Amino acid sequence: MRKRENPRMTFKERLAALRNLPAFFRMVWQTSKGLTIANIILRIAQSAMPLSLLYIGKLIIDQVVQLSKSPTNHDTTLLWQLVALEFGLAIVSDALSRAISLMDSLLGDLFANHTSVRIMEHAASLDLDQFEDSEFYDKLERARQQTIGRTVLLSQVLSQVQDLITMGFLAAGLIVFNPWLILLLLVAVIPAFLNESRYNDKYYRLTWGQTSDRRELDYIRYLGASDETAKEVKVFDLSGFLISRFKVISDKFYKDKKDLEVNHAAWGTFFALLGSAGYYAAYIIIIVRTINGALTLGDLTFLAGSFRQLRTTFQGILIRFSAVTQGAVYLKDLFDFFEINSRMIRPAQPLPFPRPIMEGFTFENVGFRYQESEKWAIRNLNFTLHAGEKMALVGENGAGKTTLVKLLSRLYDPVEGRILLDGRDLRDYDINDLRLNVGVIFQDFQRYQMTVSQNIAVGNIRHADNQQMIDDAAHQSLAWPLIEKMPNGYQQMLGRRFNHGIELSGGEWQKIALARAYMKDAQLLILDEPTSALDARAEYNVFLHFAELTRGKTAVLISHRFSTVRMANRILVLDKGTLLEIGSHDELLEKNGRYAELFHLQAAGYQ
Ligand SMILES: Nc1ncnc2c1ncn2[C@@H]1O[C@H](COP(=O)(O)OP(=O)(O)OP(=O)(O)O)[C@@H](O)[C@H]1O
Repeated sequence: MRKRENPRMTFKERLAALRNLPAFFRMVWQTSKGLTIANIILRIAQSAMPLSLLYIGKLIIDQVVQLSKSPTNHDTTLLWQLVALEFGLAIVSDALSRAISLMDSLLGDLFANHTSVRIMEHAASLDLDQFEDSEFYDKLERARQQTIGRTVLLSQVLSQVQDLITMGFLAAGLIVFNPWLILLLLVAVIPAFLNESRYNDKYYRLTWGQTSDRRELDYIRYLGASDETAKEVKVFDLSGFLISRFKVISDKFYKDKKDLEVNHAAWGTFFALLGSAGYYAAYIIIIVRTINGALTLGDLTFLAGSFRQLRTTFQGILIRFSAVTQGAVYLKDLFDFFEINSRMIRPAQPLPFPRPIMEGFTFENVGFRYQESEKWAIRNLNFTLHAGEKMALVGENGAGKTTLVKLLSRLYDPVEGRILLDGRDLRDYDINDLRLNVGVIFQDFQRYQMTVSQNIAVGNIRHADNQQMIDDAAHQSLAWPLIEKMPNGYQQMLGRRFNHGIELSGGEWQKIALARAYMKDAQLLILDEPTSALDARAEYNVFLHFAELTRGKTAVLISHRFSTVRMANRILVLDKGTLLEIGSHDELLEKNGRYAELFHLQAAGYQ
């Protein structure tokens, strides 16, 4: 595994992270234009409320003082009008707050869904080997994890804009009366802001450094409580082992976070005290000036109220600033993930897949090494898989058989040499067309917790609604007799995860998976250990039907069972990634090499 450094975020880098916000808002805008506009309008309206309420409050108090001072003037009309106005504004302000929360929540949910879909779409466009890289997984994980964080960021940024406008209004009011108070405010609030900034940095570094462990924690949680793993966890009595591993990691998380939280709380309290001291200093100045007659009682309440509100708003803005830059930094993880692109060569003018294949596939000195692996999985491979030929791949565990078929189906591209299809490099062909023409069933095929029908349709999901195709595929493979007996036939839910699902045996699953191979009219059929879980009779049936089912098609079979291997016209024997022997069953027996040795070894086991 590659070493990764925890990133340290300087203040400048935090500011730089704000550059991610425009792209973020483009994504928000794409999510829902209507909700975004409504949200902004409501927030602008709301930002004028605090100053308006405070000012009307001041006018009311001044009126009350005036009325109480002059016993002759009993005209209270203006006073009640002001009270009614304040009441009206208070109601509007409440309604606006609620509407804003509603907009935030709706927009946030839509945005989270929209982003999740984009992450899934992007992940689907990437290469298989990228999924096998742990660093890639960390990026994917960070991009995924932050879905909720981004929803929060959205309302934070919008609140920030709203508060900035509110602050502008309040500051304008305060400046008219006493500009020095503004200076006092800055002195009182800025240290708290710098403190928050420092701690946000620490939180980010902590979370960043924990990504890999967090994935392990999720994995252990899955192992410990999943229907797929429950059987082994029980028979091997793994729960204690898993729980103790879980505890080690989660306790470490807790401890690291606790230390940070405690420090954060202590410093936070200190700086909040500083803020309060600033407020009371301003309050005293206002009181003294009111006693001296420079300000009215209404001015006193207005100024004290404005100052208090300004301080809260300003503090909120500064603290949120850290959170917003924090969120913007996490956004970078998302955009970083979107920037990872498939490395597979896709020609500008791809060739259509030949129909029919005329010559076949030629391996020219093909070599392949997995990422971060020193060892060649395949090396110096030269052979031709002729059009219409049925070829079996034989070799000991790890000889490179599965790797070879992954190259053939372009899940990977060769690191050395090239694979030609009808004389042209496989990379020149349209990859989607290639996928349609190559049907592969891997030995570790997925057992989808879906209906029988969907489990077969995954072989060609574009035709998921084509019951005729699904039915034909089931009849061609060995799946039909099995489906016939199921209580809900094709609509039978498989697996135990969902309601009324039934579990199948390993061989029964394999029969369903085999049906996938017949879902598309593939010209090249690749079956990796197609009969490994089948009983002798079922295997014999596959054997009987194989020639018929693959008529006109090219086929590659991987098997350790010689009864299955014999279905092929030619057999390619691999040894440590290189070609050892190639020929028909009889030729290879006659040659008396590795194939003959393995064949006799297996045959002896039956005697
Ligand atoms: N995703 C991977 N990343 C790194 N190395 C891999 C990966 N898959 C396979 N290998 C390595 O490549 C070599 C060939 O593996 P491959 O799966 O092609 O063998 P195989 O002949 O299909 O084996 P088996 O009969 O056990 O299925 C092995 O040494 C294996 O360790």
